[in-house]
Amino acid sequence: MIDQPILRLQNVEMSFGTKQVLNGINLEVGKGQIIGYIGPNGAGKSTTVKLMLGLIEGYTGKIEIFGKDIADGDYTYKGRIGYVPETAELYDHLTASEYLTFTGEMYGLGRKEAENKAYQLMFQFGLEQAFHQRLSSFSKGMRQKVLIISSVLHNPDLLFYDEPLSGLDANSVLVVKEILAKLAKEGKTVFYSSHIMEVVEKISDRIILLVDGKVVADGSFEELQEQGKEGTLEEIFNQMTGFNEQGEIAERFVEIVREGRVHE
Ligand SMILES: Nc1ncnc2c1ncn2[C@@H]1O[C@H](COP(=O)(O)OP(=O)(O)OP(=O)(O)O)[C@@H](O)[C@H]1O
Repeated sequence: MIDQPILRLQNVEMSFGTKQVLNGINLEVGKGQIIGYIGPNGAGKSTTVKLMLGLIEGYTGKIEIFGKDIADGDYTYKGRIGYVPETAELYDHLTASEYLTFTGEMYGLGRKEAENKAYQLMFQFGLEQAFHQRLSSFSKGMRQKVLIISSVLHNPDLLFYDEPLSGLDANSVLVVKEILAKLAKEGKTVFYSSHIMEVVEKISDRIILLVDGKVVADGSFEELQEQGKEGTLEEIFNQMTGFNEQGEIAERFVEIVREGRVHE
């Protein structure tokens, strides 16, 4: 049991139509933790995050954020959350300055304050020249940096990131990893999903592995290794999801590319 958890999920289940996607998720996350939420494609990671953010509804069980049941109808908790979705619709016709000032204002910052803070954060990412350019002209990595900035403008206590390092070059990855570690040290909680196992292994205090809508492993990388799972996190992931067919799949795939069909 964690004393005063920031996040608590109790037996959370979710279905889309007849398809059950989450099968009883139980989780407690404490202040200042960096959680790597991993799992195969379709395991239910984004669904869990969207439920916690109140973006989708229809679950059973209980979700508490900052000690309050989110089903209570009090949405003030959202003001203390920052979010970077996997695929975000940026308003392409806006400049970075307009977009970030608008986002900051939505989170309760004054116009000047939001613009100022946004400019300084853009400057730290080396993007000050692009501050007044339209987002439509931004590269993938530049867009990702704008999204990261928009998630922290209001100094939130809890951050949800879906592939936060997507599209970033190696130097920017180092910077963002360092930023996440520093934010966590200051007591912010970071809950992020990623498929890049080397990064998850290095920056998470705790790794939660979801398979078919169920938590099948939960602990630090060292704890997962102590549970008899050897090797890198990528190897542990492969073992725990029972996957060792890459050779056969690749062979069949290339055979179809070459010959148009598989010779069994
Ligand atoms: N709005 C929706 N309507 C119907 N099915 C959905 C919806 N959203 C998600 N699903 C289904 O729920 C399952 C879990 O999806 P989810 O996006 O949570 O997986 P994920 O673990 O985030 O996957 P990935 O690693 O590929 O991003 C998938 O089978 C998906 O098809």
